[in-house]
Amino acid sequence: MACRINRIEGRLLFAVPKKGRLNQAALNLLEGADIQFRREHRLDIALVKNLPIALIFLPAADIPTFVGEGQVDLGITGFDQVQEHDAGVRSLNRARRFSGEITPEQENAQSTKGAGCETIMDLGFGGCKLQVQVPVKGNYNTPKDLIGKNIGTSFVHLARRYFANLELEVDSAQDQQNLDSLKFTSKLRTNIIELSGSVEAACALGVADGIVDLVESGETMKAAGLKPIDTVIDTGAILIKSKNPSNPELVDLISQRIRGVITAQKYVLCTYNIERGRLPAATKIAPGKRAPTVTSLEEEGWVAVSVMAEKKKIALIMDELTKTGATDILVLDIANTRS
Ligand SMILES: Nc1ncnc2c1ncn2[C@@H]1O[C@H](COP(=O)(O)OP(=O)(O)OP(=O)(O)O)[C@@H](O)[C@H]1O
Ligand SMILES: O=P(O)(O)OC[C@H]1O[C@H](OP(=O)(O)OP(=O)(O)O)[C@H](O)[C@@H]1O
Repeated sequence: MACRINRIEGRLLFAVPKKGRLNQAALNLLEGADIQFRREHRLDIALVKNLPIALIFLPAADIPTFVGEGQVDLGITGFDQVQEHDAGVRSLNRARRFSGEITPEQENAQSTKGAGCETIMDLGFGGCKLQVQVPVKGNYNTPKDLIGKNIGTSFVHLARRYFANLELEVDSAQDQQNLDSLKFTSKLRTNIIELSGSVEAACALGVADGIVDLVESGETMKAAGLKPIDTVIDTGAILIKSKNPSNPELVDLISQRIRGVITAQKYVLCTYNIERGRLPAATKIAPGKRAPTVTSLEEEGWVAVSVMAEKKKIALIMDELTKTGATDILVLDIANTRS
């Protein structure tokens, strides 16, 4: 890259989705991790005030490229984007090998270098599925019905790999060489059409017979008169790092902070009072992350308990604790945690 921005003032470079579905949740995570910055209007680089980090605001789809090639140290993006990028790198290198441009060894080395992101953790947001969709009112009911047809998608490499496997299954060819050549050359019978957004419109407009696109609530799919017939991958937002980050200690520190924020979002602190004899039953209901904290009350035979519990299960836990004789049950949000 002409501009080696990853050396700017010796800062760790951290890529954040600049727009779209992952943007706000990623910013909330940075705030929770006390990563303080001010982004100038229309500027895609922001220096962090309290840590030697520079944030780079990029489209989610480009983040695996920057991190994979080691230009950026850390990134937040979708698992789908990392998979699409990796499939693209492998496809390019496989095609170069088929054309005799590079040797199998060079292909291996190039693919490892380009697809070089490591996943640090799931971030607990941006959950959705990459699905094969077809018109509700139409003749296609299974993915195999789409072989040889036009498929609209922003995920061309994953779609190509998916239909290559399908074609091979249908042709019942067992030959691995044939599979490789299908996946990475133009021998695919199914026509993959690259679209950069509003993919759901492609069928209605006659551009595609089916699409491969993301589905969360299903509202967009339903509104476009489409139905899912298969899932290519399940995805969610992830934190990724390059293979050789410029400052591994800082990567660890940021990872710990982010993990703490995610845990805090996922758990609540539940406290209650209970007779000591009933404690084993109550502990079974809410065992805590490691173990409950139990302290004696001034009242003979009673104890106070505090325990971390999963937020999504808390109503049920409170019902069950009440049944075992727990009283004065309180549930408190956790601002932050560190293991
Ligand atoms: N409906 C959704 N629900 C949850 N996560 C989603 C959804 N759509 C996309 N994502 C996640 O967000 C990532 C970025 O998708 P998005 O469509 O927001 O990107 P964008 O093209 O950068 O933004 P925009 O669509 O605003 O141009 C996807 O790769 C996926 O991981
Ligand atoms: O199942 P739903 O909850 O309806 O979400 C699915 C939609 O969300 C994403 O698009 P987005 O709205 O981000 O815009 P885009 O089509 O421009 O990518 C995705 O590409 C779908 O179109």
